[in-house]
Amino acid sequence: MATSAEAKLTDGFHLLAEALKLNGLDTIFGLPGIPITDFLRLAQADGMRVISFRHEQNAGHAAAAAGFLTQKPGICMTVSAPGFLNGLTALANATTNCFPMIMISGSSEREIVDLQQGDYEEMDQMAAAKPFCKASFRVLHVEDIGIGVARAIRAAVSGRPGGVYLDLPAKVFAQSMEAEAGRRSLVQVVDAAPRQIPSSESVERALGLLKNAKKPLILLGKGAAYAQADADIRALIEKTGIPYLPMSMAKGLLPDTHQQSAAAARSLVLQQADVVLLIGARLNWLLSHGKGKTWGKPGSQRFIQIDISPTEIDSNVAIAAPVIGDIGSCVSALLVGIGNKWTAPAADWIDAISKRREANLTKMAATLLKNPSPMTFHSALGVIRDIVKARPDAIVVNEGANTLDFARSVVDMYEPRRRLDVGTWGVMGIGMGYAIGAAVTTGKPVIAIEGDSAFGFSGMEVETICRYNLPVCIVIFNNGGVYKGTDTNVSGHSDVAPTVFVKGARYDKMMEAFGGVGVHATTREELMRAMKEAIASGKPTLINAVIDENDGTESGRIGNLNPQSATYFP
Ligand SMILES: Nc1ncnc2c1ncn2[C@@H]1O[C@H](COP(=O)(O)OP(=O)(O)O)[C@@H](O)[C@H]1O
Ligand SMILES: Cc1ncc(Cc2csc(CCOP(=O)(O)OP(=O)(O)O)c2C)c(N)n1
Repeated sequence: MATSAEAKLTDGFHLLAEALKLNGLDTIFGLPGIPITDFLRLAQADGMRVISFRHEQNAGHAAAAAGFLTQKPGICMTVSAPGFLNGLTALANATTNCFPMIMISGSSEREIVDLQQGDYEEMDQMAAAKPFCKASFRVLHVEDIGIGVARAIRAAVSGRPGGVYLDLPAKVFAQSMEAEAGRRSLVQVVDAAPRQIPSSESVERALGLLKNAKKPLILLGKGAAYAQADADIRALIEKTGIPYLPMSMAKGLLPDTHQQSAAAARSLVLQQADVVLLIGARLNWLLSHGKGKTWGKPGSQRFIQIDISPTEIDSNVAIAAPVIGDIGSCVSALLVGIGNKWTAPAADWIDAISKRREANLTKMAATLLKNPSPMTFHSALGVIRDIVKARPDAIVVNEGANTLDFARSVVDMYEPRRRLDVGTWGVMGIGMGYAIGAAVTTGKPVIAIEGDSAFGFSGMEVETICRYNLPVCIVIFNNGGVYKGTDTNVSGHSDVAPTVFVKGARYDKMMEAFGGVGVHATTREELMRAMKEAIASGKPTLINAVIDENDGTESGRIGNLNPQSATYFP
């Protein structure tokens, strides 16, 4: 431990760094400023990686991505008040997506804040954070830093993972204490995310339902990806022969080309399955709340749900067989219960799915073969599909509307935890933060598939990507606007329409401005060449892929969520 030699003292700066390192947390995603700048310098000097961003939201998204990929809480650090608020969206998004991350913010002196006497960046941050995260703590005494960090870690990863806020008033950093006492105050967390074993009754109940199903379906959510129970999940699917449907961030748990994948027959299986086993997936808006025209007739389907959160059960529809526990323990218990005797689903169910899947894949293949000029979403995504097939270890980050919806079905994934996208909240702006978090955490090539509007939310981090020379290849689907580039201002005023961007924008020049590789691609061949070079070189690259401004639809596949005016018809 770094201490003040003459007086054998330590202080809050050193204890915070030691507490993080003691718990295997060696990377900080943050943005310097009062009161954390010197801490970031000290942490770096102490051997920690400090990745410094241009906006705190992106640092927070990077920390959340690191949490999802590693099961250890990603660490985000911000300055007080405005910096804290900038990070709050990422903290809330991490909590919504069940990604473990800890946001540590410097804050103003309690005495002044509590008397509202107008401190520099005055805000009661611990209170402000509470509604948006799993837990919110504040440390007021240097000797409590160890326990504060330990509590934050356990809150972030135990049970349903999520975001945690840890508030450190400026003066706590500077408080000193005797070095040996400081060392003793540190806490190494034991078994932060304990296994939660399902009851044998719940497992038997679930197996009873599954065994008697005529048209079973397994639905894999991002919780199944996060759980890192990859082999058992694959064994459960292959041993039972049950078709499976991966949600977007569960893609790759089994290769998307797997013969039991029902992704290309999604509407058929959701409507016709009679028993649905949910593994780490919520029946929220992404699954039409488990009811309505997406699903079968009311009462015709029964659900089994594996989740670590007992209160998730019955959230939208009645769950006939809840199995509460961590996915690893639950799936292994199911496998034990299945043993070696299992009757595969009826051939007519499997055949119906295969027929629908083949028909849809054939239709898609025909679309992907087209080579129009300018490129369309599909013709450009056909290139990326081939690139990822050749580099299945690459991590795909994806945001936008059409760019998101089409990429989800066109770009196959082959390995677990290789796709990071807008997730449960559909939040734009995760792109560069997730890309940086993934590149720093894994060292793998990252391909960021970005709508041009979506990229705009975090585009300044191109400089961060160049500064750390990260292997990130950004492909911007530049169709000249939000959703499309064809909107018009009907008022007759000279202002452009609300969803239209500068025509012929050259985002590639942004990357060149910071020393990276910028490419302007107007054809599939140019896009393919640029992506291959980017992956091979590992150089920060931004490809400005020109997409037909007429291609796509407003809000992609969720246009129905837009309220319709009775009097205004765009
Ligand atoms: N290790 C785990 N064990 C069990 N359940 C988990 C685990 N990690 C996350 N979960 C659960 O997984 C679910 C993830 O659901 P969701 O985010 O809706 O996935 P998707 O959007 O992919 O369907 C959450 O309800 C969460 O409680
Ligand atoms: C923080 C936040 N603010 C706004 C929005 C609303 C929105 C949803 S999708 C989208 C961008 C669509 O344009 P893009 O060009 O990226 O997509 P594409 O159709 O593929 O060309 C916006 C602005 C969301 N979801 N989050």
